[in-house]
Amino acid sequence: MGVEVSVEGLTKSFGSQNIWRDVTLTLPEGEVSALLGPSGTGKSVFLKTLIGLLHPEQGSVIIDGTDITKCSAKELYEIRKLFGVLFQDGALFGSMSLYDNIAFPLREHTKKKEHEIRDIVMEKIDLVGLTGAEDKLPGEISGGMRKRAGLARALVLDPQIILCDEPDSGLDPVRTAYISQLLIDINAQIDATILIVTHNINIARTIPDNIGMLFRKELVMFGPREQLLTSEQPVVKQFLAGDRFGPIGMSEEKDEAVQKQEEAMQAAGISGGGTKEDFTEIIPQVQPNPGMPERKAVKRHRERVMAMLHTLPPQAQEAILRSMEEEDRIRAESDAHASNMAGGNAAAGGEWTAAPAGNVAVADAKTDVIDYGGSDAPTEQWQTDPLTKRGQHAADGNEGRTTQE
Ligand SMILES: Nc1ncnc2c1ncn2[C@@H]1O[C@H](COP(=O)(O)OP(=O)(O)OP(=O)(O)O)[C@@H](O)[C@H]1O
Repeated sequence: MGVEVSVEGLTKSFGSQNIWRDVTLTLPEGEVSALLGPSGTGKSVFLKTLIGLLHPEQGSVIIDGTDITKCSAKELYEIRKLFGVLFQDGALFGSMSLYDNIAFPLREHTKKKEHEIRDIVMEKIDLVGLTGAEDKLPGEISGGMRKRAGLARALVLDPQIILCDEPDSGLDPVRTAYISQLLIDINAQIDATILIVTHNINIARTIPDNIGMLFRKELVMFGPREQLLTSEQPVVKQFLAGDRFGPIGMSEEKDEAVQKQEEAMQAAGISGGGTKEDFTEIIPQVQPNPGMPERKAVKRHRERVMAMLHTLPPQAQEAILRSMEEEDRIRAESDAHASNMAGGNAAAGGEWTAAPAGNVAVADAKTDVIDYGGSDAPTEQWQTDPLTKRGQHAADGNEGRTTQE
C-alpha cells in the first residue's frame, strides 16, 4: 500500500530567489493528487524536494516516519526506494534500449539475478503496453511511447509513491487520456500514493482525488478536487479557464494598474481568450478499467473528505456529494457491464478482454477486442484474468497494428 507524504512548513530558495515558502500539505496514502500552478511557480522543484534531490532551508517532509530533509544519506537512499518518478521528458538513457532503461533501477538498487530482472521488466513493459518495443532505443520511438517507458521504469521497484512530472507534456489529448487512465489503473492495482504535476486541466478535472495549486510562492490551496474546481479564488478561476485576464501574468504576477486596465477591457466586452466552461459542473472521476481491482483509496478518501466536509465552502460540499453519487452510479454500471462480459464470454468458452484506456478505445461488440488505432496507442490485446483480476498481455509483438483481427 502507498505511504503518506506529510509536508510541513516547507520553504525553498535558490540563493536570494525564494521559490515557495511555508508549504504544508499531506499526500494521503494511496490517493492520487495533482499539483497545478503557472509555469515557474516551482512545481518541479517541489517534486524534487519530495525525493530529497533538492534541500529546503526550512520545514519537513515526513515519509514512513522519516524526515527526509534531515535524515542521513543512507536513510535517504532507503526511502528513495519507495519512489517511482516519471520525469518530464521520461529521462531515458538515449544509448540504452527500452529494456535496459527499464532494468536499470533493478540492476542499480537490487541484487536480483538477470532472469528475475527480465520477469519484472517484461511485466512492466506489458503493463504500459510496450511489448515488442523493448529492443528499441528511445530515439526510435514516439514521445508517448517514451513517456510510457519512463513510467515502466518508475514502476520496477514496486514504488509506494509515484511522482509524475507533467505526464502529458508533448502528448496529444488522446495519448494524454491513455496515460491518465494507465495511472488510475496502476493506482487500482498497487494502491500507490501518486502525485501528478500538470498544467492539463482535463487531467486535473478527471484524475486526482485531491488538487493543490502553487501561486505567488505559496500553496493557494490543497484539498479534494471539487474544492479547487468550485473555488471562487480569481487565480484558480483564471488558471482553470486559461484566461489572460486575472492575477496571473505572462512572466510574473501583474501589478494593480494592469489589473485595472484588464477590468476595463472586460467591462468593454473584450475577451481574455479563456474557455467559458463551467468548472463547477464536476466531471466524474475516471474509473479503473473493467477487470481492474477497485481503487482502495476511494473508500479512505471518502471517509477523510466526509470528516472534513463541514469545513469546506458550501459549493465544494455540494459538488463533493454530487460527484460521490455520480461515481457510485458509474461504478455500479461498470461492474454490471464487467460481469455481463465475463458471463457472456464464459458461456462461449472464451476469455474476456479489456482495454487499458477505456475512455478512448472502441470495443467490437462481437469480439470484445479493442481497437485503439494509431501507432502510439497501447498496441496489443490486454486480457484480464477473471481470477486474479490483473491485466495480462496477449502479445502479438506487432508494433503499430491494432488488435482487431
Ligand atoms: N537547480 C536550480 N537552480 C537554480 N534555480 C532553479 C533550479 N531549479 C529550478 N530553479 C528555478 O526555480 C523556479 C521554478 O522552477 P520549476 O521548474 O520548479 O517551475 P515549474 O512550476 O515546474 O515550471 P513549469 O510549469 O514551466 O515546468 C524557476 O525560476 C527555475 O529557474
